Amino acid sequence: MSHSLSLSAPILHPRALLTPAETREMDQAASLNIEDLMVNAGTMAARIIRQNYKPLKILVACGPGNNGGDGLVLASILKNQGWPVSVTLLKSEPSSYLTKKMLAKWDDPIIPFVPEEAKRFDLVIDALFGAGMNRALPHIVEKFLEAAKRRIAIDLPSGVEGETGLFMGKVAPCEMSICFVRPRPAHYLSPALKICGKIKCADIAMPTSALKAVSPHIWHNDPSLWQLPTQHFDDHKYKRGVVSLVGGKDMPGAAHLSAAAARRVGAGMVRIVTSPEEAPYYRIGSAGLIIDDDLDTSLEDPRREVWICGPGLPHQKAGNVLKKLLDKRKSIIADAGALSWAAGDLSRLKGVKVITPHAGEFARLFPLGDKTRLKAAISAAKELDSVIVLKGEDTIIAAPDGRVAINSHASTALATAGTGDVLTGVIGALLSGGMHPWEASCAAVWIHGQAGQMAAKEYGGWPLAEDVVTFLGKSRHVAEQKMKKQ
Ligand SMILES: NC(=O)C1=CN([C@@H]2O[C@H](COP(=O)(O)OP(=O)(O)OC[C@H]3O[C@@H](n4cnc5c(N)ncnc54)[C@H](OP(=O)(O)O)[C@@H]3O)[C@@H](O)[C@H]2O)[C@@H](O)CC1
Ligand SMILES: Nc1ncnc2c1ncn2[C@@H]1O[C@H](COP(=O)(O)OP(=O)(O)O)[C@@H](O)[C@H]1O
Ligand SMILES: [K+]
Repeated sequence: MSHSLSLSAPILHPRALLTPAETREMDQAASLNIEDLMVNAGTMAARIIRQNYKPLKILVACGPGNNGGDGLVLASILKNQGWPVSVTLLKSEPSSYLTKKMLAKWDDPIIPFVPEEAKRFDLVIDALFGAGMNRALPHIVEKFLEAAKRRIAIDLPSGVEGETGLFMGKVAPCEMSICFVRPRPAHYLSPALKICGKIKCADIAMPTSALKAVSPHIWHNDPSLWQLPTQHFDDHKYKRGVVSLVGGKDMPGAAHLSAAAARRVGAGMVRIVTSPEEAPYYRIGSAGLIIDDDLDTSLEDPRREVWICGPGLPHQKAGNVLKKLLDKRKSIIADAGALSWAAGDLSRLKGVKVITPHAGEFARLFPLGDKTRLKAAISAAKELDSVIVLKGEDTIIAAPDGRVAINSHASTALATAGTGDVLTGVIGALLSGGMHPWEASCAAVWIHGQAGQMAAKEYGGWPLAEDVVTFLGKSRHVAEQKMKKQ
């Protein structure tokens, strides 16, 4: 069964992500149980380590707050299981009373907190800072963690800011991050995404009343967030959805890639509108693609509701087309040329359903200022009243109502020209199938990422944008299978 995001308690969705502020709120609501929760966190972390490692010489590095307390609990458990475990403390006197209490139960000698000691162990558990990290990482912590041969993080690698994924100092990569209740946005956002290693999230029996005290608005993108339209026996091409694109003179490839992607992922009909001069060239292409040569006539057809504007269009032409599409109140996905046309004058995009900027296009539309990418995407979606698909290795999909999905289901193989046009086509097809713009965008980004992974596997890691297109049908099928399992 799929979990609807309209639940009165979005935290109950398994893909919800918790910011440090939300974690604090939740912990306050669970304050009567907080000691049990720390014991559960340490116990679950010890269990995950035992499941994934054979006994090895471990040094648990504990900080002054509750992150350190989790570390002390797990150190005691592993020691009682016969593992060779030692503890080191950043501060001999922890500031958290619970951590003090856990420290009182540790009766082995404490190892000095120096890089030379970190080097002596097979593995260092970083229980120094987690959600309470609020300023730059002390230099001694940077040196200490850097000296370790291998690292596992409790909650987050120390120095990672939990909401934004930014580094507050020099952060050492971990091979695993063990977090509790729900992961944090940082686990899936660049640059932290690269250094968190495998993410293992443990249930620590947080009381339901405390869970319901928070209302997260950020999710990790996966098929539990959306529902794809299914095939019906009485389907016909118009019912499945029609996608229209406007193709220009100089870069017909971009429109062709978007069109092919929309067809491959299941649109009922895809049509490229161009001029009478260019139409013959466009017609030398796929047999199932329809080429029109007059925009005004095409706009009159009420069955042609979804339009892609921008791929392969120079910005002035994209602007002229966009004005007409807006005038006719079409459902518009604006990309490439249309975004360049609106740079510096956002009002030109008012009324579009979805925009799909890469980092450069986004910065020209919404100067970042002191905002992070996550916060900038959220406020941009509100300001424009459109879904923003901020593309990259950690694509952020923000809705005007404040919902955000972070996608990490992708492949570096997508870093090649034309894959953005492919994504736009996929969004168009899903929108024309009747999906809500935010859900269509989330699903499209996931399916595109899946196709990137499949194409990379098929082509030794180096597929073309065209190769990604060929895997879209199979990728949609993978998403459908995953949806069924929920
Ligand atoms: N619901 C859950 O998920 C549960 C989570 N749990 C665990 O709790 C952890 C959060 O614990 P936490 O709030 O005590 O914060 P934590 O990260 O230990 O650090 C706070 C201390 O560090 C200090 N400090 C901060 N930054 C610093 C810096 N750069 N350099 C130097 N000092 C710095 C700060 O100092 P202050 O600002 O007070 O001066 C304060 O003393 C969470 O990550 C998880 O592991 C479980 O136990 C139970 C349920
Ligand atoms: N390193 C990467 N990891 C994952 N996805 C990536 C990476 N680099 C690019 N992509 C994806 O590839 C696509 C590139 O889009 P874009 O830059 O607009 O390309 P183009 O305009 O050439 O079609 C986006 O969907 C982006 O998220
Ligand atoms: K940590």
